[in-house]
Amino acid sequence: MSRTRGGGRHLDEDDIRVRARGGSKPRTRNRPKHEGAVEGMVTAVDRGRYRCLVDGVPVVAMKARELGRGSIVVGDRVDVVGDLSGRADTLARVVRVRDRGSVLRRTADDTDPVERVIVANADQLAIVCALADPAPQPRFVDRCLVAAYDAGLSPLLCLTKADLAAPDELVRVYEPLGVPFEVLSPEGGLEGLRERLSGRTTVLVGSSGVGKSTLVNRLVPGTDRAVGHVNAVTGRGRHTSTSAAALPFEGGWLIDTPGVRSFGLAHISPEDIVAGFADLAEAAEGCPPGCAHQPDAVDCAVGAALGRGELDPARVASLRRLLASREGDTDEPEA
Ligand SMILES: Nc1nc2c(ncn2[C@@H]2O[C@H](COP(=O)(O)OP(=O)(O)OP(=O)(O)O)[C@@H](O)[C@H]2O)c(=O)[nH]1
Ligand SMILES: [Zn+2]
Repeated sequence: MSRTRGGGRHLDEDDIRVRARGGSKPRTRNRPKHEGAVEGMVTAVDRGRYRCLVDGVPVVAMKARELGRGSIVVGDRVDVVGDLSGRADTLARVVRVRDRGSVLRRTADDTDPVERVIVANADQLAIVCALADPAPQPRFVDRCLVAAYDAGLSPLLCLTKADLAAPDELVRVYEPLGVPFEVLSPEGGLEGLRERLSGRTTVLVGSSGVGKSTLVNRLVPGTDRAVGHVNAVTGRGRHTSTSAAALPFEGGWLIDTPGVRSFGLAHISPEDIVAGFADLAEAAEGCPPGCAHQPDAVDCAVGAALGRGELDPARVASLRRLLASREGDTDEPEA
């Protein structure tokens, strides 16, 4: 199997390529030496240019040829050489990508048929969900939760627009999963949320219109995500960025993912999801191979144990919901 639970990371071709070239062994005798390389963090990627924060200085870099086709994504820790002054019209070089602690992938879609890593090294996934306007999309939240558990990120529910609707219903749905949540409104404070975000690397996701930009702008005033700081890399004027961008936030990072509406779940097996339910995993061992654990599954030991009153119905319902959320490939509802 190509993944490890607990370790919270996957290996795919991409990773292996990056790792193989990022190791300490020189690939060829001609490999340049990089004693002077300084570690930085990739904060934005745009058309082959990598914006990195190196010792507090924003530096624009290109990828050294020796790194080949391996990807560099927001959140990557990289070694950078060259002009690190951060002055306009300077271009540094990324010569090494450090091993990733976690990877979050985006699902392949019409515009890009390849499932790709979008963010590296995050440790929290903040799922922004409006309580109204647009109506909550539990299916989207469920898919985000599966992606978070799989990538080894802790989930956080940010329930926005509490001025328009009460959170009780959604809170009840996610309570059995023990997902922490913050209820947010324009008038309400952000202290609780700040506390959960500080010192961590948090990826923010949400479907269109849920108030994600509003939230980021409140947390980091002066950030105009509609303009997008990726533009600072190219200087090519306004365009709507669809890639992730990291903002320093209280000893950690906030990583916004405009345009990212779905995650790659195809590689996640039912066993992977069941493994996250310690209280149900034992019962599931009695199931036939490949059991979907849904109410109509034949000889499902989870269903049988539930029928005998041995399992918490809310937990079984949550497991079934998450398992079902893997089906289909679009996350964002049309409405
Ligand atoms: N009533 C209410 N409206 C809000 C709240 N937060 C944001 N809005 C409004 O909801 C709309 C969408 O907010 P955005 O912050 O642009 O939403 P977004 O999630 O960034 O949407 P995209 O840019 O499409 O990704 C705007 O008109 C906001 O003013 C809130 O807490 N309450
Ligand atoms: Zn079963």
